[in-house]
Amino acid sequence: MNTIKKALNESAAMRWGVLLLVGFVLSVNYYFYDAFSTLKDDMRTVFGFTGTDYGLFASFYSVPNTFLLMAVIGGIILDKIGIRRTGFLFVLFMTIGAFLTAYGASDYFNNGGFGYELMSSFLPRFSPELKVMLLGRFFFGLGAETTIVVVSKILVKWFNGKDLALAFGLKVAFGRLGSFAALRISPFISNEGTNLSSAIWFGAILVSIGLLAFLVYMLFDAKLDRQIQPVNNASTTDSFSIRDIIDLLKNRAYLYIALLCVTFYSAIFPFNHYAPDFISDKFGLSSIESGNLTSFLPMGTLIFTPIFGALIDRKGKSASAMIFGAITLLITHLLFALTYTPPLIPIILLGIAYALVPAAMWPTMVKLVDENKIGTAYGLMYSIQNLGLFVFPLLAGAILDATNPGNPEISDYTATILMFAAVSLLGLIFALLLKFEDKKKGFGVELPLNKK
Ligand SMILES: NCCCC[C@H](N)C(=O)NCC(=O)O
Repeated sequence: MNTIKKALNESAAMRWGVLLLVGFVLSVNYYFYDAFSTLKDDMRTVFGFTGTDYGLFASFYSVPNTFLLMAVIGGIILDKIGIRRTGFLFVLFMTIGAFLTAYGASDYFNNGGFGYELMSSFLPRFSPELKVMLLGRFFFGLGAETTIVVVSKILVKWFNGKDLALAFGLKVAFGRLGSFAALRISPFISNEGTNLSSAIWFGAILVSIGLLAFLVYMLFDAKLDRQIQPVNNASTTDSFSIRDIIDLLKNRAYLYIALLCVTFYSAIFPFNHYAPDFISDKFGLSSIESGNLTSFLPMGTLIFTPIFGALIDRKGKSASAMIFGAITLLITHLLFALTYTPPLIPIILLGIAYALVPAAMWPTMVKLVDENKIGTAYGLMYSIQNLGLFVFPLLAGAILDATNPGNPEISDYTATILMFAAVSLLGLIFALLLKFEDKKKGFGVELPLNKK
């Protein structure tokens, strides 16, 4: 009888089970990130938020990751102290942030509850509820980004060489499932703002269930470490040196992929914060109708990202996929800004771009960076990306206010969307540069991932 015990990550059932657990953590992360886009108008009526206030709220997610470099520090901490301790800490931050945000929007706080007086005593330009919600968004962003880095490292740990791109595709799909649920459930609970606070509390409770799911994952992670560490003495943790960051930034292929990442996602995530309101204003739909329409975007990517991921595992062509996705994104924004094409068509195009580029971009990292530096590499990339996620919602809100004086109910988004088209064009340039660099240096970005 064969007594040699297989490590947990050798079992396909265990790998997919783990993906399910950490995927749930991602779903709640994205739920809370996107839950506010369909509430923009409700926050305008209930709290009097302007476009700039809303943009500031959306941007605050990125403040810790950009200005305090928390995503890269989180990645370094991850490579140093490991998945379990880092993951627990940052999922906890995410949960605290979600609860703070919900507290700031609660009736209890706004009727003079704990902290209301303090929050009213400074910066009178910003309302007390906005200030607490900004604080919550700050902690949520601090936890959420590093949580995604942690999940990426978990997937590399369990799936490297075994359908890694498919696993990354499914990881993205879990995120999109959260966004889809947010776009559907959030406006439904809020009910035109009559239950705005409940809609936000609901998201916070989901995030806390994500913390429980991560605790369960930690049990499997500990068991796998006990099995593989005696064999794999090149342990997955390593000491950090600033040289790692310098080396990464000196690698042009890494730099182009990071610049594609910041431009590509800056033309999508900040756009998504405004998409339901934009579609509702341009095409005369209610917030529930435009939320439903926008939700086709995460729904489509939920299905297509894993399919594209599986293709990339087997056929490769990651750089070409990124170029094609960047072109599609540019066309989408031009259609949105300059035409009255039925919105479902640009949404489908956006879905193709939004599935293709992430399916190719994230797993490509294993071609450029060693596994023991992968947390730092993803973290640095997220910190760079968060600069865009900070700047562009703010810029979009400012352009919106400047082109629509008086905070009207119906806004003209043309200039705002053209700004997103310009950012997409930059993304296309970086995707092309990546392909040229790969051709020159032979990283093998175009090769299938399943061939080692
Ligand atoms: N928490 C939601 C925002 C996710 C941003 C994250 N840095 C990211 O880039 N995720 C990749 C993706 O395709 O969703």
